[in-house]
Amino acid sequence: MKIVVSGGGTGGHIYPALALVREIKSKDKDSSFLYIGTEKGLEKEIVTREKIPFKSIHITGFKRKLSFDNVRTVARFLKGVRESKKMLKEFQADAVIGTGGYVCGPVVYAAAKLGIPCIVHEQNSVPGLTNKFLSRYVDKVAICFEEAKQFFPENKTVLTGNPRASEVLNYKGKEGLRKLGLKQGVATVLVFGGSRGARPINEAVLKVMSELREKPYQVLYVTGEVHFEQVAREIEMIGNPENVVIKPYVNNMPEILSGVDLAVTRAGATTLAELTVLGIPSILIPSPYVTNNHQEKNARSLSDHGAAELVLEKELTGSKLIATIDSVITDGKKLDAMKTAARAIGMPDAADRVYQVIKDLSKKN
Ligand SMILES: CC(=O)N[C@H]1[C@@H](OP(=O)(O)OP(=O)(O)OC[C@H]2O[C@@H](n3ccc(=O)[nH]c3=O)[C@H](O)[C@@H]2O)O[C@H](CO)[C@@H](O)[C@@H]1O
Repeated sequence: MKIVVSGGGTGGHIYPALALVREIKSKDKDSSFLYIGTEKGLEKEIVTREKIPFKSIHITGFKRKLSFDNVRTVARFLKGVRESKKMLKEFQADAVIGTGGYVCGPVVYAAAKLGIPCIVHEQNSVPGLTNKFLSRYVDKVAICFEEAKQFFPENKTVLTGNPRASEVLNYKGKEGLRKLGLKQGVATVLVFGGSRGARPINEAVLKVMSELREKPYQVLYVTGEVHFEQVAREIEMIGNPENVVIKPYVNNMPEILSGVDLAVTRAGATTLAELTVLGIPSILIPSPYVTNNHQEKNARSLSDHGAAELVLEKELTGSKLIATIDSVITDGKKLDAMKTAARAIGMPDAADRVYQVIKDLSKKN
């Protein structure tokens, strides 16, 4: 099968696409791939590192308010559709998969217009504009939360889960943590603000950095690439506690997650798929700056079942953060109950489920 994958902007749309590529490769040795993204998103670097052929189009998102920029965006969309059609024809794509972000708009739309079987994968409980628009044209919509069903045509929607969940299950043990300089046999808290980092989380962590020194656990603190320099400057003044390892970004997150006891993070849907399938308890601080506040809805689907503690950004302070971490990590019973609750939500066979949807579609054509 010749498959075109498109999705981008942030890690939450890219990693599910890559996990799916790996799943298809493992089941269909003759499969080949083309990834269509943008030059600006995180996808160019991440996808090229994986040695998957990458081509780009230029596209921006629609503004929700009336704006002249939207006229430009329509023009870019139409140009993107023309470019995508050319790429899809040249590559002779058998199927096209969009995993979210502006870029998959023109690519998946072009596929539908050319009559190439196509699907979109929606990671969130509340979909973004692009996937809602595309759902009218695609053959199938793969979703990860039951709650997302109501936003899409009923006859096209299939609950599959997030392929990245299946992928992280391939990793075991604490070797990833050891490679980053963390100790064996000590409880580990991973703190990160999604794929791009989050300033409010960084500010809260910096406020309690000195207090962390006294704690019986160690912390892997991932700042986000763009925030790293600023954090490093502040750490120079505060001092870096021995039990805190600070990194701008980690490229081997699955290897890291397998050794983590508690995660403190935003509530991006791909992160949540990883945490639940691995049974990792979490403290979730949803980003309030996303479409329809979807991260809070994502987060509540875990906290309502006892798999996570929810801290709203407006309530976030250094002392609230450290008190919440302590209340979970030092209470073995609570930790175990959260693990079990998280695992019950996880969808380990998601990658295979999405693969089956694609296979069935390409058989019909
Ligand atoms: C601001 C914004 O619009 N965020 C959206 C974006 O978030 P974002 O890109 O942050 O998405 P997620 O939190 O869902 O996923 C982040 C991914 O990056 C990985 N990772 C993260 C940090 C790191 O150092 N290394 C690393 O590999 C994580 O393991 C995970 O696989 O896409 C998600 C999935 O559609 C949405 O739910 C989020 O609302």
